[in-house]
Amino acid sequence: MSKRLEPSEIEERLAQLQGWEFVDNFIIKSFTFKDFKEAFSAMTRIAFECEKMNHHPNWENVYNTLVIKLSTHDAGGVTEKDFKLAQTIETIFTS
Ligand SMILES: C[C@H](O)[C@H](O)[C@H]1CNC2=NC(N)=NC(=O)C2=N1
Repeated sequence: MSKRLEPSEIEERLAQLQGWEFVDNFIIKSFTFKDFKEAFSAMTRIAFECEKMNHHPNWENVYNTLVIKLSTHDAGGVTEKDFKLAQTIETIFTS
């Protein structure tokens, strides 16, 4: 199992990612799309990657907005797996 990272390690890794922050034991980013269809389409693409990784986000979609919150439930905090998924999500948005 992945081990929970220390806040200082989390901040170090966040420096390599655009727009993610550490809040309440999650790494979080908010996205805004043109409309619901675009938001849900992005969620679908992300969902397939999550299934491959067996690692899943907490997220909230309201019409064209999506807030993604990542932590590793099994470890009770943020681990390398969350950074791997955050990186994958970034790749989806830039491809
Ligand atoms: C049984 C299954 O492998 C686990 O529950 C996986 C599934 N997806 C997961 N996703 C996240 N974010 N954290 C987990 O600890 C986790 N565990």
